[in-house]
Amino acid sequence: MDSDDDFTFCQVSLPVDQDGLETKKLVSDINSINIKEESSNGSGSTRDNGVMWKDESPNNFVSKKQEKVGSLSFNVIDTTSPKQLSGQVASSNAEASLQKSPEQKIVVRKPAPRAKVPFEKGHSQMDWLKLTRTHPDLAGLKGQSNKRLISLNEVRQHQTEGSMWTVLKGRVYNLSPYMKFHPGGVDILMKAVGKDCTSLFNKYHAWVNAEFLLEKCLVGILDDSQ
Ligand code: HEM
Repeated sequence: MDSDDDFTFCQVSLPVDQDGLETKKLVSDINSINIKEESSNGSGSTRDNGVMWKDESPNNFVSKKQEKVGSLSFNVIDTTSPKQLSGQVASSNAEASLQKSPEQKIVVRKPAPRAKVPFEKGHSQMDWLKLTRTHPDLAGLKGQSNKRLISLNEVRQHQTEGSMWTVLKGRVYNLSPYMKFHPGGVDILMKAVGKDCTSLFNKYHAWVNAEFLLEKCLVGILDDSQ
């Protein structure tokens, strides 16, 4: 087979100038490459091609190169810290950025320890939902309206078995039937009995939807006129 017909090995020739000197032209192209290097470590902010680089912290190691090949120019951004370059261990870029300035420090709060109590058999949250759907009078209203205005004084008088009232977000509930279903336990829920427990409730679990959970335990609305 004639090698001219074989496309696999076809030769791409470089443009030949008038003197036939390809190599001379290549060398002059390389010479026209222009690399401008600029390290902005601690040098304040610089404006370049409409881009603002703010390097206010002395620990900011961002280095920027502007490279130009022929008529094309582009920016090369190197965010590697000198620590990493010199082989020392820097756990991550995120950690390095945490050292930047005091305002940028991330505060990590320890979550409050959970104090859930294992529920007795038949007292899971699912069991409570079933009970709220089937029990005819969880609040113990005996036919009375649950829209009645109730004073805090009256709430204080309901602290006995079967009738343990509390105030939560302006509503009065009978907590008695819910006691054994409370995931935080009976003992802690006893602190709510006979008073307004809104702040205690929010302290432990503001996210809990009590309006829904205690819907069937509603006795009335708090009369806060006094
Ligand atoms: C009055 C109505 C209340 C209802 C309907 C209620 C409901 C709940 C629910 C659904 C949970 C589980 C939360 C979860 O898994 O994220 C829970 C947990 C808990 N509740 Fe209550 N609660 C009430 C009042 C209170 C009060 C007044 C206190 C404190 C005095 C309290 C203390 C706790 C504690 C310590 C836990 C365990 C916290 C945890 O899991 O981290 N609760 N409660």
